[in-house]
Amino acid sequence: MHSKINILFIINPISGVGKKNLIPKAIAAHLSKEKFDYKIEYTQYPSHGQKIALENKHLYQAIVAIGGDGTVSEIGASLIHSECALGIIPCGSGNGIARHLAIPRKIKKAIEKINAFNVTSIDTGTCNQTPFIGLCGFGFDAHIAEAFEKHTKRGFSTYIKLVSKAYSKYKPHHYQISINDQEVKHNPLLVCIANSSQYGNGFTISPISTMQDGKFELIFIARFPLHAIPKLIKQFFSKQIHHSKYFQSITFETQVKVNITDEKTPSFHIDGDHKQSNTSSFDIQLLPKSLQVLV
Ligand SMILES: Nc1ncnc2c1ncn2[C@@H]1O[C@H](COP(=O)(O)OP(=O)(O)OP(=O)(O)O)[C@@H](O)[C@H]1O
Repeated sequence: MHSKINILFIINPISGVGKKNLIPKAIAAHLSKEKFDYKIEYTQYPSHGQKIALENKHLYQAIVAIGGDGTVSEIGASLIHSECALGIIPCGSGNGIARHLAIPRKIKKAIEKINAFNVTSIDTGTCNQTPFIGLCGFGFDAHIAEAFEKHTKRGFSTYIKLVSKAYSKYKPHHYQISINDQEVKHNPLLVCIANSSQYGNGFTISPISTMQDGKFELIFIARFPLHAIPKLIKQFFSKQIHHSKYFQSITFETQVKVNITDEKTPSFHIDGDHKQSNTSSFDIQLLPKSLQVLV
């Protein structure tokens, strides 16, 4: 007789806007009892998911993040270079990583994907040793991540409000960016390092990125006039932003150095979660096929 697969579910109770109290029932109803033994834990504070995953990864064949990109990122970070696979039940505000991986947003369907237990490996990256799964970035997107963190209400509408309020006041930073010591560009509105394609809700910053190609895209979005916004929004949501004159991308397989020259302690974001840095230089590394995921 085959032994059962041990699986741990970690629920972030504050992610997104949907209620999480129905999730344990949905797991009990739809997860295959023949195939799995499972346990459910809840995060109690930011980065708790990372700690729970680190302590438990040797005991489980998969750990499922139930939340948004922040939750996926924290739990995924602990599973890099381990045998334990990362699963996702998307319950966040944007769910960029889950959407990129085509994980269904209906809880029952997402659990059925887990039942199938298809494991594949994806690339991940680090920014000054902090792992990221989908995107990391500097400039306007990090600024929005910071505003989102301080805001009391989550959800997609909050992102829209914050972006419209912040754009005209935002002053782009000066950057020195190099790939293998070759300088490439300075002072765009934002600099994004893309393993996956989107921030969430279909807002696609890097249409050509896939998480299994051993490559990252370094994306620059230039500052644009207000009249360009309707067309840009259309291009972001229709995965056509790479045709915009405000878009530039460079594909790289090795390492990128980003220096922010006008701020001593700039902020950045890791999978949409704002981080404050104690240095103005950043080293981005690619970790090919470093994370097992259930897709
Ligand atoms: N119990 C908790 N109390 C407060 N914060 C928590 C708790 N558990 C986890 N967190 C933090 O909540 C943050 C937000 O979670 P997450 O990113 O999953 O949701 P979201 O921001 O609504 O969705 P998305 O990232 O997809 O837009 C995470 O960065 C995590 O560190």
